[in-house]
Amino acid sequence: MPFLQLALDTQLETLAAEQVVPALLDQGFSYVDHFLGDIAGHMVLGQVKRMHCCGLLNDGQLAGRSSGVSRRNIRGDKITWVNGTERGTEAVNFLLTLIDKLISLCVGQLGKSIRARSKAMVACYPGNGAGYVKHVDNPNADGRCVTCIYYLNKNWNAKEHGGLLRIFPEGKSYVADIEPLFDRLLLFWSDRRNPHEVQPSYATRYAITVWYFDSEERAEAKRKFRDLTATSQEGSPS
Ligand SMILES: Cc1cc(NC(=O)CCC(=O)O)nc(C)c1Br
Ligand SMILES: [Fe+3]
Repeated sequence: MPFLQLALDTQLETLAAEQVVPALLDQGFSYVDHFLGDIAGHMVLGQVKRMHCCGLLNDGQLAGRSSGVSRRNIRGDKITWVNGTERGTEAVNFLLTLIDKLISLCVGQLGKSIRARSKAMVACYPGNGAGYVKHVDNPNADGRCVTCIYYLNKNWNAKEHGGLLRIFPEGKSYVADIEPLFDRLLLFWSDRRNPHEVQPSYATRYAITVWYFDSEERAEAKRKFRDLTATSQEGSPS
């Protein structure tokens, strides 16, 4: 195996074993700074900025009716979904392969079987005071096990720009305020252990999110969904 590849794998192994796994097991979340390094980090930022100014980022969907309430107060991000094979997303693909490797190095020690993930969601908060209200990513066992967010914001200053991700770890007496700093990777359990919110952002705030599925929970969720749609079809007049 080429030397650089070996060095990279060893570094990720150490990161998984010494930092990410212990923090996930102990606090339920973990963040890694300088995940890609400056050069690769800037390449990802450049590709995300290009998506933004080419108008590829659209208003985040709102679950249920957003009758009357200004969407900015609930969810003000603009998003697009990429799988990393699209033209102009090569650097995003590199990021995803590294996160995939990191997760695969963690699963053994986490006692989880994670074999799949979502596409990558590229999000931008435009800096108009928009945020994201407090919520749980996976409140009803839809299969999502770990949320991974890669932040891309140079010289972010929360006092001036807001935009903190505030996690309210279940059953803990403290909250965790995470600054969305450039080249920072945040991982946390997607379920009710980690309600979180994005505080109002007053500067453009970019992030890339992927969700990793727990195989058993995902299979169970799909089975339930199949039954649900089957019964609903039975109900409707043939
Ligand atoms: C689409 C979607 C996005 C998010 N994003 C955040 O929580 C913001 C995290 C951050 O940018 O720091 N969460 C859910 C449950 C859904 Br669904
Ligand atoms: Fe979320």
